[in-house]
Amino acid sequence: MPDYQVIVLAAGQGRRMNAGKNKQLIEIGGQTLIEHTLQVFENDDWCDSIYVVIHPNEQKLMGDLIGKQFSKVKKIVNGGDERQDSVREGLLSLEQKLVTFVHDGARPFVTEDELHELYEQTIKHGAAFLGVPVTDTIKQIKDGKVQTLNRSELVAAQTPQAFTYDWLKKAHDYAYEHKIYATDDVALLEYLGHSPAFVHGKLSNFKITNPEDIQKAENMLKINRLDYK
Ligand SMILES: Nc1ccn([C@@H]2O[C@H](COP(=O)(O)OP(=O)(O)OP(=O)(O)O)[C@@H](O)[C@H]2O)c(=O)n1
Ligand SMILES: C[C@](O)(CO)[C@H](O)COP(=O)(O)O
Repeated sequence: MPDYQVIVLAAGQGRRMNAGKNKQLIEIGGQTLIEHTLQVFENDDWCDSIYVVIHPNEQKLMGDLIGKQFSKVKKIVNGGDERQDSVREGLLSLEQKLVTFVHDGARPFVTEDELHELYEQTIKHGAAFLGVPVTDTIKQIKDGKVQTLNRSELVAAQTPQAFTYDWLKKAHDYAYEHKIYATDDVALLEYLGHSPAFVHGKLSNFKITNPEDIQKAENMLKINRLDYK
């Protein structure tokens, strides 16, 4: 059977959510956000092991919450200041398995068919990411000048993003050495001249970021529980 390992990121602060705590600990439909996300990988037979990156101040809380509940959680490691630092901490803690996924703990609605397509494309192309074509017209505003970008060439990147271990490690080592920061991991591949495959994902794999996303997530859960797709 195909198998992959996943780094699940939960070390952020959730500033935009403004909930007075890490948004990973907000309850949606009776379970915390991080539990919902980990359950997806626990349920996927192709996923072999999970490495969770947490905020150093939440070691006890997270340990109690997820330490025993998920059999595939191999390690819980402390994250860093930026998302990229947290990915690096996760990366340093895992095995040199062929395929490694990186996923935001804040995206609980990724589906098994998306995960499997991502895996297949990674085997073929070395790396792959989920995303959706943008539906708004995108304007670039630079030094007061507005320019309309060609929408047919644009997609909004999501996670998981999947890599052969070797590419992910080399990309992060290069970024670390050259002090390069990016908002996702596939961006770091560009510096090595590698191009990942694009996997057309679903809008339902949105990132829970702002307060209004909580109601959206509650609604998604209700729909999933009714198995109305
Ligand atoms: N230093 C950080 C920053 C972010 N993340 C994780 O990366 C994912 C995507 O980040 P984002 O949605 O920006 O989460 P936060 O950083 O928590 O939110 P905000 O930017 O609003 O503070 C989240 O699962 C978050 O926990 C992380 O592990 N370490
Ligand atoms: C990785 C990501 O989720 C892809 O859309 C996104 O770049 C994370 O960005 P954020 O600034 O940490 O929300």
